[in-house]
Amino acid sequence: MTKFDQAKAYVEEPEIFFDDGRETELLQYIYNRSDIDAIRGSPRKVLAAIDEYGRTKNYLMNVGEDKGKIVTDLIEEVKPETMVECGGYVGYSCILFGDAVKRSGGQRYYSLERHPVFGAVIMSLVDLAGLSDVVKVIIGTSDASIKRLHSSGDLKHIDLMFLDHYKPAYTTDLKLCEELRLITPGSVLAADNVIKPGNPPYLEYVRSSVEQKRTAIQTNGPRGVDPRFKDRTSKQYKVELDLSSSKGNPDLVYDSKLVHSFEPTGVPVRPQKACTRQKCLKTTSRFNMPADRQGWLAYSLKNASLIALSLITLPQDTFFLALSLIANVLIRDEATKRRRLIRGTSTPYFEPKTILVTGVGMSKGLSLARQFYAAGHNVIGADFEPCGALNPGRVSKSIRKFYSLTAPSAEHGSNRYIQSLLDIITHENVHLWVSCSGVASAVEDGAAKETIERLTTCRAVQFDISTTQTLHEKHSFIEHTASLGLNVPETHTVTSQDTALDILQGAQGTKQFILKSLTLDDAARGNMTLLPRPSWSETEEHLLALRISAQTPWILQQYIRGPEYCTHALVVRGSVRAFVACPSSDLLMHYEALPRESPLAQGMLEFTRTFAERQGEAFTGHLSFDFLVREEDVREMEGRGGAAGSGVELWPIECNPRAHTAVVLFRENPNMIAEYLDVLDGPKDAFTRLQQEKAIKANGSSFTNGGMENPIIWPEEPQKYYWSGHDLVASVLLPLVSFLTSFATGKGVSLSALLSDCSVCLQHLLFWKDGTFEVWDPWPWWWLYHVYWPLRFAYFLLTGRRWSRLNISTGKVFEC
Ligand SMILES: C[S@@+](CC[C@H](N)C(=O)[O-])C[C@H]1O[C@@H](n2cnc3c(N)ncnc32)[C@H](O)[C@@H]1O
Repeated sequence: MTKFDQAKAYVEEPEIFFDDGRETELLQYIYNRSDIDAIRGSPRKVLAAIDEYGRTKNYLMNVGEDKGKIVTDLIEEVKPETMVECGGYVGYSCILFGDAVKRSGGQRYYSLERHPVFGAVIMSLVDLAGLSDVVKVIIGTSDASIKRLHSSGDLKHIDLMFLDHYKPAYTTDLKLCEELRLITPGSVLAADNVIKPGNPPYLEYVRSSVEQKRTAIQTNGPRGVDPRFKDRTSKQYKVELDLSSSKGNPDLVYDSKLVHSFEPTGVPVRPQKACTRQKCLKTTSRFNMPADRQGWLAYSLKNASLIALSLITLPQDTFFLALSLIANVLIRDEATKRRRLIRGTSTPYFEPKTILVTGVGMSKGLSLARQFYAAGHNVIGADFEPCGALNPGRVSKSIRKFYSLTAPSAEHGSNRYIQSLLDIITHENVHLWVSCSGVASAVEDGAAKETIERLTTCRAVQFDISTTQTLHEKHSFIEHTASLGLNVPETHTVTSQDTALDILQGAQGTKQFILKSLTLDDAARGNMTLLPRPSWSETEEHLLALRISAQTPWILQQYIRGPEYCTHALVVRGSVRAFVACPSSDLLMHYEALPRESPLAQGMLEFTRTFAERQGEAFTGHLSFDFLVREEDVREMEGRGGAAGSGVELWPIECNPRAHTAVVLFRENPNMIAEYLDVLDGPKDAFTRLQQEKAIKANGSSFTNGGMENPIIWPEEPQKYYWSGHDLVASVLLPLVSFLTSFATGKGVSLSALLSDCSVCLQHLLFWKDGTFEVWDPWPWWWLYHVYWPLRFAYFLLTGRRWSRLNISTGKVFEC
């Protein structure tokens, strides 16, 4: 390294060294210079003027001439078409590098700057330097700006990226760019100030192997601000920024070089302030390693075989579709008869309402839409269509008009989503919004309810935002339930390994616990490791791998050994109007209602009623719980022949403040719709009122709700439900593949296991009901398997994105 020319040194870095007015003073300084006209249009002269201010007036945290040379050399070498810098400050690096990019034939230099005043200073100086044609200054946090530029299509690839902003964001922004495929093999990174204690997490990341990065993702490795920044850089900018939590692309490999240089103050080389440059060499999943190639091939095969399965089953499914359509012409089904009867009979009690059902692509939303249709109402359907996969709700006979919704996202927030709901409601004169959406809009639906009820006369079957938020989060739900005086398993939110160890040591020998991630990481969800482990060192090792921190908190919950049950309830003004309980099944793809008189079902209803009543009058929405029951309690109950005894101890572990797929069990119950309409305070449907009166007489288990005799609606003679596509894959295709490969590998299912799986599938086919199929409305079922899912698999096949599980009934894909 050559010697530093002291004549070029900036004044010394003071205690407070930015955001104290010096940035706008710099502008005054430059524009008040007598030689301002000679400076115009010359990047070199603008830089000289900035340097002169730094040498004679105030220190500026610019990259400076020496470190700047490293990057301009790199620009000459790489010749980037598009370069991005994170952290522009007053525009020094932006003018220096923007000019170099322009000279080397590049098209665009993006300078991302969080501070609006600094951003304005950069724009002014870039304009003065005559670089506005190449340089674009984007004001906002770097991650939000990157996402915006990417989604608008302005930024498609980054050839060279200069990181010189909020230190914790170096890694998170890099991961974001990897995930958005802006950084690919060939991209080059230059990062300022990275050696210990500069930016160890960044260095660790770019130097990690593919395996290390994959393991970190699997074990839900650190996201957000690395704890090592806690007391330093995160406070430097006087704000703690929310950072992107992208997983990155673990398959990318970097070649990393350290380059030492000088600060603009001339301070001799401080190793901790060195720059690094990284070249993204390759992506292992596509081009290099055979093992990864196999992985990629396996994923492609998985998607391709599911598309093939859809094609193979197309003729027979189309045959069933055609049969159903012919049957509809020849025989009038119950639902259509009921609708005609209701709409054709002039009665003072019946007035068709316009009902908006969101989530109609899911079996639960579709099932409710069909019930409202059969009860004579006009149904508007709406749902998301991820990656353009056309929604099965579009083709349901029950839906008068379908709307595609904009999903809430970190990028756009929830405003567009809420606005689209409002637009539908006002345009269609909707009376009642039945929110049936999934977890992707759980909390946003609470916000939408408040806005809709404030601005329109439409009422919503949806809890408000704070209730939704409290019930949606596992830890706040448990705290809230305990505060209502109801039974809960011991639960702690833990933000460090030590806290978790203390709790485990305190409970030693009396209880076991499991850890649940508080972030929605699908990879970590299924981990049911019981804690403490047989030895403390194993326990410590397990906790260490999870990297528990304030940014990645976990909940430590008492483990209850025994079967799990789920419930679905409709609650109107704090009173339970419809209720069903069923055993939980794997991936919740099989539903069978518990008999209403069973002590378990009655216990869960009692719990739900007490919970709902204690929320008060404003509590209207769908409410579902997951309960655990101890094995010994179930055995004791069975010993009593299922008869009600002293009550069953129920352990609620989760609450979903939204409709549950178990709502399909009400498919044969027209009574339930009247309970929904009660939300409107209007006259009830005469037909269903009559049904209800009959039910009051017939039903021994009516409850008093709010002083009124009101029966709770249970599924009438409920069928058992399954999803044919799921069974075909899970009970036939996968066991068959496993059986066939067992000849080659020696591992896999036996012939008897294969036959037993197939016979279960056959039983379902013959005696159970498909969750989507309805003879009078067969299109959504056909569409689900032959349009919606093939489109989704094609998307995964073409983009190379990976998924680990999917839920046929909700259309949800768990990406990994
Ligand atoms: C060291 S200065 C950049 C100096 C500049 N690269 C130069 O050499 O002329 C860091 C800048 O990053 C900005 N910054 C901090 N966090 C940011 C973020 N998350 N997104 C964008 N800019 C950020 C700060 O406001 C500050 O202006």
